[in-house]
Amino acid sequence: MWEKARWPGLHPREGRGGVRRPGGRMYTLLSGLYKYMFRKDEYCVLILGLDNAGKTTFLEQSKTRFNKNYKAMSFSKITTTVGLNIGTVDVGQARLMFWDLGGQEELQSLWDKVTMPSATASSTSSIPPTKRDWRSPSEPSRRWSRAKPWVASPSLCWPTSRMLRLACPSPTSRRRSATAPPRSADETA
Ligand SMILES: Nc1nc2c(ncn2[C@@H]2O[C@H](COP(=O)(O)OP(=O)(O)OP(=O)(O)O)[C@@H](O)[C@H]2O)c(=O)[nH]1
Ligand SMILES: [Mg+2]
Repeated sequence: MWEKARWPGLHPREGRGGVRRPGGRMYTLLSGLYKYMFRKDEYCVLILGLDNAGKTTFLEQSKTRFNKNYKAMSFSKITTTVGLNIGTVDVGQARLMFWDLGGQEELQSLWDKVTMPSATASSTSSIPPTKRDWRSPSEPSRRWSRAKPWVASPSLCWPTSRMLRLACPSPTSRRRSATAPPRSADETA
């Protein structure tokens, strides 16, 4: 009896009681096609850097520039990040999910504990800590190296102008820190 009810070529176990449901197949086909046409590739981007480096400002600028309906917030209202900020930016066919971690020294211990949903890509805007702090260069760089596996490609580094200045201070624009160790003979030469 059921032989008549089922569609030709369909295995008896397929569908409920061997009866094919053409609507279900069509739905699967169409939804697959829709996803294929309109799905965006998603990337997670981790922004790491010392405090006041400009990470949150960079995130806000990106959101303002690429998200059409995003209401830009005044940059003067951006305060130091406690914990992390998450922001999504759509660029063409890609969806970037930024994770902006607070860079204060107390928060740097969280850097290596962050687990992103999928580590397809990551970005850093960190400067070499040795340039920033003469007294304790080792600890931030150790934390940084623990977070290094996130980095998929060095081409994803976006240093801001402020970071570049901190990383490469010109002798005239930045005075030498009073706490810095005395200059060696090599440096003064
Ligand atoms: N001149 C200049 N100032 C910047 C730039 N980016 C950020 N700033 C300023 O630097 C200060 C710190 O910026 P934030 O974006 O809060 O820095 P952050 O890296 O998120 O700091 P934490 O949240 O503490 O880790 C703010 O006063 C910004 O206006 C830049 O490219 N140029
Ligand atoms: Mg911040």
